[in-house]
Amino acid sequence: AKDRLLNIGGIFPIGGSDGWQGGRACQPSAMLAMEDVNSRPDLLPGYKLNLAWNDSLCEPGLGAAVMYDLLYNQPTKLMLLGGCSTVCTTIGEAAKMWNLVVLSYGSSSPALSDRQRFPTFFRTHPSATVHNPTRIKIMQKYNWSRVAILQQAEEVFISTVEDLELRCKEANIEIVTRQSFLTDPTDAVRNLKRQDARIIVGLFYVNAARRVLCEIFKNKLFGKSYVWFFIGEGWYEDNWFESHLQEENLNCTKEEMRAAAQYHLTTEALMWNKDNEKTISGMTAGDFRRRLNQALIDLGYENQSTPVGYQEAPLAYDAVWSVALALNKTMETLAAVNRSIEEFTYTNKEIADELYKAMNATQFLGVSGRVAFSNDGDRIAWTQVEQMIEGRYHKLGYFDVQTDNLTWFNREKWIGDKVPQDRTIVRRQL
Ligand SMILES: CC1(C)CO[C@@H](CC(=O)O)CN1
Repeated sequence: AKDRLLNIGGIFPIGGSDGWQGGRACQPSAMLAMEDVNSRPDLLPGYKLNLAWNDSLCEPGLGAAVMYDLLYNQPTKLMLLGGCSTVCTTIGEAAKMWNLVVLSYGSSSPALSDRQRFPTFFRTHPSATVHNPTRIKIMQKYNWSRVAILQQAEEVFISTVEDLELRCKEANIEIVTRQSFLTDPTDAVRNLKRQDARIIVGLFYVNAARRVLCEIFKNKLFGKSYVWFFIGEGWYEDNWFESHLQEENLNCTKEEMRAAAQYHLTTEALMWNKDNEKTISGMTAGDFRRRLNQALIDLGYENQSTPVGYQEAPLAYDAVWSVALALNKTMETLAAVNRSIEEFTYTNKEIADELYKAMNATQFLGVSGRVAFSNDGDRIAWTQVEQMIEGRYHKLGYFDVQTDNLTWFNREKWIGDKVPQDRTIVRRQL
């Protein structure tokens, strides 16, 4: 019987409106995984996994308070689940004082890939830098070796661009200009035109993206001589480019926005595995989607509206499985030397090291795809490339950075069927 408890703590961003309230779908998703791992006789024999959690509102201060509350109250927690980047930056740094592994299902900030600051941090949510090898791969596919960057001045995009610049240098791709803006992209976009930028990587949140798109239209920085890389749908909602135009005082019409958006490319991390492949829980991603939808309806979400965090729900489900598998592995390792996981305390470095090693070695097929961590604790994930064609995104292909393999469907469209060039071609008169 599973009559003894193994306790973990959880911090979910649910309330409030700042940042990402992804706990709304991720907390119910984590509970589905708790149910599933606890119904497996072969996992954590004799023990039941128990999750004590609270709401961080995606605020680092409150997230820290929730963490202290979890750690200063019995029972001892073996690991912590975290959400937003801002909260994980705080708890990820503090966790080492308690020798605790922190596993995040919802943080994209590249800053978290720093083992000096976050020695025990892991995440099933890929870093925003996961897009960069894909962007380079596409540039090489079309022989673009002269590109530009336009970014919003936010920490997540600043550190993503630093990684992109490194990779461009390694790939001999010249960055002709890097423009950034706080909220108004007018000058930055005008500078791109002045520098004759043709292939531009754009990094900004969705409301800034609408302002950029309108400036692109006004500066005629679209059409047969330009290609824009935007961030994919995990960050932007459907038809993001045609909505909120009035309320955000955009002086471009829907038609103008759609014209400027025509044929832009997007990259995004895959968070849902292929629908029909059986995963470690026995479910396919399709089965998981149906169970999650039902769980959300039981919680009062009417069935067409999906709460924030729905896209990332597989990451939370797989995070709980990662914890269960790591604890299971640690119990086996400790049993071999006549130790027990129940001896774990916040000052017991020896058992903490076993927990870290077990998490570091975790590998399985989850509903979010293959789960494995890099030495920095980063999620290794596939990415997908899409193109906006007549107002709808079309899948162009997938990229697996581990095997450097680009699966391409040859569906891309260009004006006049001619791939835009990265510079003006001067034809010498012979
Ligand atoms: C793809 C996105 C929306 C990026 O931000 C993550 C939240 C965060 O990094 O704080 C959640 N997933």
